Amino acid sequence: MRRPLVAGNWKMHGTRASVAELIEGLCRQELPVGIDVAVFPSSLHIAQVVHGLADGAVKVGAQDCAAQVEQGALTGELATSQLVDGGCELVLVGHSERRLILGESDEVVVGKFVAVQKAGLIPVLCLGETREQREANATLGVVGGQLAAVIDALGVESLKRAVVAYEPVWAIGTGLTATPEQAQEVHAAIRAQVAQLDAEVASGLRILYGGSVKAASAAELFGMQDIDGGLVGGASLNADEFGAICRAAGN
Ligand SMILES: O=C(CO)COP(=O)(O)O
Repeated sequence: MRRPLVAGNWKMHGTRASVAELIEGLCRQELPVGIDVAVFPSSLHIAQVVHGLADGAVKVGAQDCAAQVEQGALTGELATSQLVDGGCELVLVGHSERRLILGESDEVVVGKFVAVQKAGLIPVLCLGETREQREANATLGVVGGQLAAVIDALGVESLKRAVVAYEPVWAIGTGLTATPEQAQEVHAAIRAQVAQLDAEVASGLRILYGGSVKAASAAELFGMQDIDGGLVGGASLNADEFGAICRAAGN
């Protein structure tokens, strides 16, 4: 049985004041037992969130990192050992906003994935196709290729201590959620790709869905066989809405 994970990606949002409010709101939520909950604040707010959520019910992660464990001369970046020191437990790797807007290649994503695991953190590997790719029926090829980049470089065992997030680019921030069936099809294909190499790794792998998840759509998505939780953007900036999404994963 896979333990669901609901994660909130706060992206480039927040001020000290709004983050303080969000922390307070999260502390008020009744979170279900039996699921993991995590939030990914901007780097600037990680310390504030780690401090504010010190009871440990909600894990804290980073949205990005350098492809390097050790500290060093790399202006503007964060070494994964610094993220450990700062109280992070997970790191997003290969989010589509970084792949598409900032030009991160599969090679860079693999380098970051390695640095995250070497530091003892858990990578959340994000995969997803654009609208054009979906319309060209290329979804499974694109997502499978992004996953294969990691498996080919690091072996399927590297997915033992990792989470995968399927986030169709056309569903991110658009209000256009994939239907549960559309998402399930891709999640099942991801799991099948892993299962071809190692059935045990595949059955234990948590695959999250991301893309306009709201409290109203969460239960149906999380009810699908291969959807093990969500990676939530906009709706995670509202503590009550995010709490409701977490509760949908606990049912
Ligand atoms: O990109 C996402 C999470 O990483 C999804 O964002 P939205 O939930 O705002 O669509």
